[in-house]
This record gives sequence, structure tokens and C-alpha cells, in this order.
Amino acid sequence: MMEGTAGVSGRRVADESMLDDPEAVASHDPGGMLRFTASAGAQVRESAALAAEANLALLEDEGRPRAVVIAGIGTAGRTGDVLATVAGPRCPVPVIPHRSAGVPGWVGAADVVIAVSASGRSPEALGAAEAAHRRGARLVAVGAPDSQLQSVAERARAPFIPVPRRAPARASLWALTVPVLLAARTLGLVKVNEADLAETAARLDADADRCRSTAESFVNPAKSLALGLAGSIPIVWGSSPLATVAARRFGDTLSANARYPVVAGALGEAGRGRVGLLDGVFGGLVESTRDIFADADEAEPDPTRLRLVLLRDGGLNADDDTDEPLAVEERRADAVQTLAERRGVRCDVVTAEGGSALERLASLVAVPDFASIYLALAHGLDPMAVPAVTEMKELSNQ
Ligand SMILES: O=P(O)(O)OC[C@H]1O[C@@H](O)[C@@H](O)[C@@H](O)[C@@H]1O
Repeated sequence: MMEGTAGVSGRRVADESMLDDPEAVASHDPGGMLRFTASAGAQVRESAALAAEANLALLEDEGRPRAVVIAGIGTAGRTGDVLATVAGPRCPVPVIPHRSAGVPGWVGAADVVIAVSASGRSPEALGAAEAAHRRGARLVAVGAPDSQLQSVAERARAPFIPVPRRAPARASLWALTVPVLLAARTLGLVKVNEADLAETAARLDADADRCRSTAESFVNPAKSLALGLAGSIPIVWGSSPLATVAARRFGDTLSANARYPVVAGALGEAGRGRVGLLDGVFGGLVESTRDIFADADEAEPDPTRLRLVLLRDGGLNADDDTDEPLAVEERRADAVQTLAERRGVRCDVVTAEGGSALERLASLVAVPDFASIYLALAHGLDPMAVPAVTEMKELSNQ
């Protein structure tokens, strides 16, 4: 272990063997991020039950809205991306994630605002809920019970779905997402049914079991993904809009839990620009300069390399409810794998499984979520505490 600056300590080089020592894993995870992450399936079930108790029917009265704005920051903001992708390109109403305080200038009485905040006190969600109320827009709020957000919702006589606050926001993605989806279902914008929720929860449970700390690296997909990424700069690209939400989510968790810099986004977009990274100093150039005849003693320290993680949607869109023909997405995903191979850039592939969009998303999020935690642990970092975020809030008085 080494002392870094600003009181943060950790290991510069990941310790692979510690991941197979469950006691060491537990002692490096005092806050229980692994346990919280393993509760994803339970979060789906609990949030579905809590949403069923909330008075969402209030939303139906005025019929289909002109637009839906999902307001929140960080993980709460990601729920808007999930809704937009599950609603799909055929959604009759624009679904707009909004990450700054307040709401867009055009929001008015014809619209619905869904304000989301795990703590129930982010200025972004609170500002949006207040603005929605002032402008006469329909409001739904999702977040911690007995919070400021709940008070705003009560003042506005708007439905509030209380999501118990047991874990940091980023370990509560599923608890926050399900109420957003069910509010959108009430408005007729998504088709998520009870079987989809049950199957999604079951898949999250099964993946949590495969990724449990007592499962060793060679059978544990999250540990092996983490060890593959160790010491590299991860590039995470999603082959479809759904896979891109999962890619961005992996960017969030790799940054917050493991503190790795990440390039994350849509492969379609990357293919016209960022794919060039594969040729650069961390990609093809570093691989081509490797001198296989160099004396081990004289060899330079191992340089930093890119590592590609490709999240593939797997081609299950039988109803053809996509922006692009599946074949285009598949060809592009094959192409980037070939490009990486030609340049010697290693590539991990996670392929979606399951029938519904939500279950497929879960199958692309679960293993990477755990991998981000194992990567933090291998570096001796507590995945829960992120002093830089706390310091940032203090310094900027937010
Ligand atoms: O969901 P709330 O509580 O509004 O937090 C929103 C975001 O705030 C940031 O400061 C971090 O803590 C993020 O992990 C979190 O997602």
C-alpha cells in the first residue's frame, strides 16, 4: 500500500491474488459495496412494490403528455437514459434526461417532470421539482423518504415514490430506475410488464451469484474483467443505444469505484472519431514498440495500454424496434473487434441476454458493476468512499 496525496492510500499496481482471498476482500470493503450491488434484484422487486403503493394513477388524468423530462444528476440522471432507451425510438413522446438545475425553458402544463434523487436533496432534482410545480407541469418524484424532495412533491400534490436510502446513489441504480419506468408505463410510454420485472430481478440475482466474492477469478466473470482492465485505460463502447447506456454506466462505476479514467460511449459515434484512439500512443503505437528481444533487466516499465470492453446487444430485437437494422450494429461490433485485434489491443466482450429491453440492460450492467468494485479492491481502494466528491462538494459549497 502506498500513501497518495490528500490522504488517499492504495496500491498503484493491482494485487491479483487478493481478489481470491474473501477475508481480504471483505476488509477492503468495509462499507459493503459488494453487498449493496448484490441487492440489485431485490431493489427491482422492492421498488416495484413501492411504486404500486404510490398514487401514480394521478398522472393518467390528463392523458399523454407533450414531453417527459427526467431530472437528476449522477446515477439519478442515468435513470433518464434508461427510460429513453427502454421507451425506444418509436416512443410517441420525447423523453428528455435533464442534468442541470431547473427544467428546460419550454416545459409547461402539457409536460411531465420526473424528479429523481437518491438522497432527496440534490439541487438539480429539487430545482426541477419546484420549477415543474410553478409552471403547472405534472410532477412525479422518486427518492429518499422524509426528504426535501418528498416535501416538494407533497406541496405540489404530486405522487412520490419513496426509495429507502441504504446505499450510495450509484449502488441504487435499480431501486431508482424501476419507479421511473413504472411512472412512464402509467403514461403509456413503455411496455414494461410484471414478467419483465421478475425476469430482470432474477437475472440480476443470478449474476450477483456468479460474481460473489467467494467465486474465484477463473469462474467469476467480474473478477476476470477487473483483472483484465487492471493497469490499462478502459474504452467501453456499446453496440446499440441500450448497450450504450450500459457502457456509460460502466464509465460511471469505473470512475467512481475504481477511480480509472474511462472513455465510454456509443460505438456508432466512436466509429467516426474516437476509434482513432486504437492507433495512438496507448493503442497500436505502444503495442508495435514492444521489443520482444529486449533483455528483461533493461526493458522499460510496462507502458499503459488501452483495453477495449465491447458491450454487444446480441440481436434480440425481434420486433425491429430499433433505430438501425440489427445487421448494421452487428457488423460494426465485428469490425471494431477486428481493428483491435490488428493493433494488438485486447478486447473483452459482454453480450446481452434476455428477452425484454430491461433484462438485456441488466445483463450488460451487472457484471461490469461488480468488476468496478473488484478493480478498486485489487488496488486497495475503498470502493465506497470517494473523498474527491466530498471535497468538491465542500469546496464548491454544494
Ligand atoms: O441521487 P442524489 O442523491 O441526488 O445524488 C446525485 C449524485 O450526487 C453526487 O454527488 C454523487 O453522490 C453521485 O453518486 C450521485 O449520483
